[in-house]
Order: sequence, then C-alpha cells, then structure tokens
Amino acid sequence: MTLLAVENLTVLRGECPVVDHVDLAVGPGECVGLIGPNGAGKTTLMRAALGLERFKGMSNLARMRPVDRARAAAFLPQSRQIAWPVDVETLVSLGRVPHLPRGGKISDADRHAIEQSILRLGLDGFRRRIATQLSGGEQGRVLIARALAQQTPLLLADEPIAGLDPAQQIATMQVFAELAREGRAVVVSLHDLGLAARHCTRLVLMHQGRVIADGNPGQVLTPDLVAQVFGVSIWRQDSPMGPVFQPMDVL
Ligand SMILES: Nc1ncnc2c1ncn2[C@@H]1O[C@H](COP(=O)(O)OP(=O)(O)OP(=O)(O)O)[C@@H](O)[C@H]1O
Repeated sequence: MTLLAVENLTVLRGECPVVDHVDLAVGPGECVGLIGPNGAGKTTLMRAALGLERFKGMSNLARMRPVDRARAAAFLPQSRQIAWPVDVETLVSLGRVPHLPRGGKISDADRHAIEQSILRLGLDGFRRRIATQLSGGEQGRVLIARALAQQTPLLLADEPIAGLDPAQQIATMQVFAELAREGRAVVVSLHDLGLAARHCTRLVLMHQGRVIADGNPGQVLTPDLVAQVFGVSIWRQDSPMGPVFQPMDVL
C-alpha cells in the first residue's frame, strides 16, 4: 500500500525548478527523514504533494477532495502560528474536525484521540493553559499533538523539532518512529542529521530540487554525499545505541 505517491513532480519559480522531477513513494511503517541544505526544496515538495503549491506531475494527495485529504494526511507546517488564545485541549481537539459529521458533536472516539495525543506529547500539565501564552517549543508540541489527533495514516511534518530542547527533540522523534512501528507513515524534514539517522527508517536527501539519495541512513549519510551536499565532514561511529552521525567541520 502506498500512502504518499509523488511522480515526476516539478515546481517552478519563474523558469527555475525548485523541485525537479521528484519521485517519492511512502508506505505504512516508514519514518522518512527528508534532509537537505537550506533551499533544497523540502518544504516546497511537501506543500506541492499536499496540493498547496502549483506543480507539474502527479501527487495522490493533491488529487483528493479536501475532506478526504484531511483524513489521509496531517500536515505540520514550518510556521508555528497559533492564531487564537484558546486552551491547549481545545486547540488539540481541532485535529478532529475532519472526522466530525456536519454540525456534529465530539464523540468518545474523538475524545480518546485528543487524550492520547495530549499524553503522547507530554502535555498533560498544559491542557488548561492558553496556547498563545506558551513558549515557542511548547507551542510546537501542541501543534504536533493537534496533528496526531487527526489520526491520519500519514503525517507530513516540516521541521517539527526545530527550536525544541534536546529531550523534546528526542521524545518527538521517538513518537514519530513509534507511529511508523504502529503501521502509519511519517515524512519529517529536519536538519539534525544525527537524529535523522537514529530515528528514521529511511532518509531522502534533496539537493537543488532533486532527490539525490534515498535509502537507509547508512546508505545516504556517506562522507562523500554529506561533503558534496552539505559541505561538511561527518564523524560516524556505531554505538550500542545505534549509529552516531555528527557533522564536524565546514569543508
Ligand atoms: N514563494 C516563493 N517565491 C520564490 N521562491 C521561493 C518561494 N518559496 C520558496 N522559494 C525558493 O524555493 C527554493 C526551495 O525552498 P524550500 O523552502 O522548499 O527549501 P527547504 O529545503 O525547505 O529549505 P529550508 O531548509 O531552508 O527550510 C529556495 O531557493 C527558495 O528560495
């Protein structure tokens, strides 16, 4: 089964392709780290796949009616704008909107999904706090919880761990890996190559709009590719807790 199917997808800015003939298929059980330097095209690829950008090519999600798409995929955009001063529980409950019958009330199943998401993101103590009054990192976790409450087979998350402290970064990546183990799929863009290597089942490396490597972390994060694409050297060691990748120096 394929949850995300993108074929030959190209996004032009004027004459310039910022996403260039990308093919990507993601299925249940995969936690895909979308990596690449600033401007590589990661955000544009996700937005186009969701039908939020004009593109050439094919995306299964962009073809769907909005209500079907909202049940098929949750999207966590890079901008973490929270517009309304509502409490955390109310904000997370908005993730259930695609599942509510027209004019319908929240059901027990909805309540369960909201509760699970709040607990999963460690937000139990925050549920009555006004979301706009939380710190940037706390707001980020609330928005992740809202996306989880949507209970979609696929989650697309654009730099969700940027600005989180180390414990929250690890905990969030563990939640994504867990979702994949439960049979859902996650596509997450991130700049921390070490966390990407540790928690993702697969890495897709973008450079100048193209996918230039796609495979398991060891296949993608080779010293040559990392030097070519990111312009840094990388230190790699296998540890009892898995492989460790650490960018070391600018080349
Ligand atoms: N609205 C826009 N108009 C013109 N160019 C744009 C627009 N949005 C993005 N771009 C350009 O498209 C390219 C890809 O941008 P994109 O945001 O997809 O990269 P990214 O890989 O997500 O980068 P980052 O890691 O910095 O978030 C960049 O060169 C960017 O300047």
